[in-house]
Amino acid sequence: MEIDLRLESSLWVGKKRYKAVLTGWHFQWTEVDKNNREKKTTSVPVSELIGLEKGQVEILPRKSVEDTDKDFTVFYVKRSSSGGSYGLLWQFGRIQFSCASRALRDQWTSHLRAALKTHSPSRPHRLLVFINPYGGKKKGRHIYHSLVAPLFELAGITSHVIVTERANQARDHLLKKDLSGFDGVVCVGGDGMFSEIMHGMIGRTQQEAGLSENDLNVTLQPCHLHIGIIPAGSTDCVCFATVGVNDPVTSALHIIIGDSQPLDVCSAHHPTEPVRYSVSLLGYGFYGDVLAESERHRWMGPLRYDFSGAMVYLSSRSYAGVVHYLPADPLLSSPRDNTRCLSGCSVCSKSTERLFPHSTVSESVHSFQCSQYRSDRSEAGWVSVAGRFRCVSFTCMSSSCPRSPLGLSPSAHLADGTGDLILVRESHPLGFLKFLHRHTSSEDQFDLPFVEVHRVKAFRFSLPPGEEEDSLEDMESEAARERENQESPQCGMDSETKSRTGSEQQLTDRAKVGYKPRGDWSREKSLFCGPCCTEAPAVSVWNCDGEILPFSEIQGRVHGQLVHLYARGIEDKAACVG
Ligand SMILES: CCCCCCCCCCCCC/C=C/[C@@H](O)[C@H](COP(=O)(O)O)NC(=O)CCCCCCCCCCCCCCC
Ligand SMILES: Nc1ncnc2c1ncn2[C@@H]1O[C@H](COP(=O)(O)OP(=O)(O)O)[C@@H](O)[C@H]1O
Ligand SMILES: [Ca+2]
Repeated sequence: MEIDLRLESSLWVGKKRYKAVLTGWHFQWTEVDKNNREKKTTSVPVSELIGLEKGQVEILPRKSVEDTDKDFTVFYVKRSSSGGSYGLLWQFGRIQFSCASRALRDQWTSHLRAALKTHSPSRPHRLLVFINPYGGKKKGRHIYHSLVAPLFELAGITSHVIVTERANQARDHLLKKDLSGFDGVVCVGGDGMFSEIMHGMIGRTQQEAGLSENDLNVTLQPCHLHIGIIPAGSTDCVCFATVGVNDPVTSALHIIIGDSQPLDVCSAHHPTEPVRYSVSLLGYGFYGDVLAESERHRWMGPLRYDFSGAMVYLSSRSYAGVVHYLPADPLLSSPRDNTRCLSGCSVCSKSTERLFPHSTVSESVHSFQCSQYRSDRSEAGWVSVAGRFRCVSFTCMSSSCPRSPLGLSPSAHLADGTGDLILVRESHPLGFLKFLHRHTSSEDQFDLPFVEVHRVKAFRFSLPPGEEEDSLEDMESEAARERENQESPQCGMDSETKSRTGSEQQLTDRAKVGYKPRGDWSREKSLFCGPCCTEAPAVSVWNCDGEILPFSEIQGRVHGQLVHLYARGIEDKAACVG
């Protein structure tokens, strides 16, 4: 039987009288003056109530000021325009009502609680929280304990907190440990930490479904646990692009109210390496080199990317390659259609219907995606582009971040089952600078003659014919054999280099750009180690959401809506701030 949640009465806030109305979906209060004239109304969707308590309650520090039996306090989401930022900041609002009687107070609290239960059913009750204490400016622990934990407590959420002691601890935990009882996972850190958690969650889900995630042809099972991101890293692009601001309180509030934002994920495959996943950036050339260089300057914190960016820009490199891609349906959307994926995006909603046409989600996803990908596997529809590129970038979403408020691809969608492939050909250095600089403004970075962008479902990057990549093991053993035969000269880049085998050259090139697995922050030889290092390497590495991939040739495939975040996409400022 449906309970009637509607309630209306006079309430007092201090000495002012208010008309309060609970309609079921909304709770609103309007000040009424002495002449019974109604003044400004505040209306809060029930789904955006954070919590309510009997009595007069303060949080931060949390204390019950006075436990009178006619009062109750309501905490709710309050929006404010975020100044320079792109989305809306959420803060918690607090209002303390007094009732005419204790019976009326109890009626209000029970009705509001019932409305919350009915209209906000997907709120988390128990969360698993991972904090990377070394991410960004190393403030993760402080941010969580001072800003986030008190809000979780107020909302009645219990959390199990793990402060990581090593890279990949969170991933391994998610792959192996018992996760029953948790409604979601919270990541306190940057994009690298998010990536670790995403790898753990996707891996765990496939394990449980008995699927081999390394197989490019397998349709992956969407993850059922949501991920919340409390930004405490260097770029924090996944948070910025899905929430609109990098603000711990805003993110905590999205988690508390159980918001849900599906996210496309790209799997990156290499025949001899485990699959890697990316949501924000799979970048070869410029972004790969920037990442490799930046790992040596971690001590600089987030600034390391700007410093390394300038260094790599000055090295002015380009790399030969062949890119194959499978275009997405151009009738649905285009990377140059000047639209933005905003909260409630219709392109993404239509994709949800396309990806999950029936209510039994897992079955329908499986059959749809299998048939889609079978046709992808044939060469029909694939397009190829060969040349020398300054960078080849792929992103499943806009990848907006404070450095680039509109992102790598401003019109990309968070959850449409496609990604944007951006090819920047070798060009004059000033042209490339113009391209980079346009990321910081609203000028179109694709409106340049050496840049092309394609909305795709899958892509492949290969080295030019005759220069294909051997497996890394082959290269390593070959290089070791060569080393046995001759002492390696200083920095490995003397005139003899040119006569070495292609694989040895590639291995040396990787060492030069500084390939090493993420998490090993020991300092290595720099990209610019001295005057002998004048020769440009023939290959770059991939930047996979901030992790270096140790190979050049990859195949990528977008998995529509594979993970879900506690977020709702970017809110339209004009529509939300009144
Ligand atoms: C002239 C100004 C140019 C500004 C160019 C801005 C481009 C910004 C693109 C940002 C894309 C972000 C995609 C997200 C990647 C993250 O997953 C990933 C990991 O993040 P985490 O450390 O938080 O874990 N982050 C990254 O790989 C960082 C990429 C950032 C690249 C910044 C490049 C700055 C370039 C500056 C060039 C300056 C040229 C000066 C010439 C004298
Ligand atoms: N305790 C730890 N020690 C060292 N590395 C860690 C630890 N916890 C997580 N990591 C790794 O640190 C990397 C960077 O973390 P992230 O939070 O993204 O910071 P940033 O944005 O500054 O790069 C991630 O790839 C993650 O795997
Ligand atoms: Ca997408």
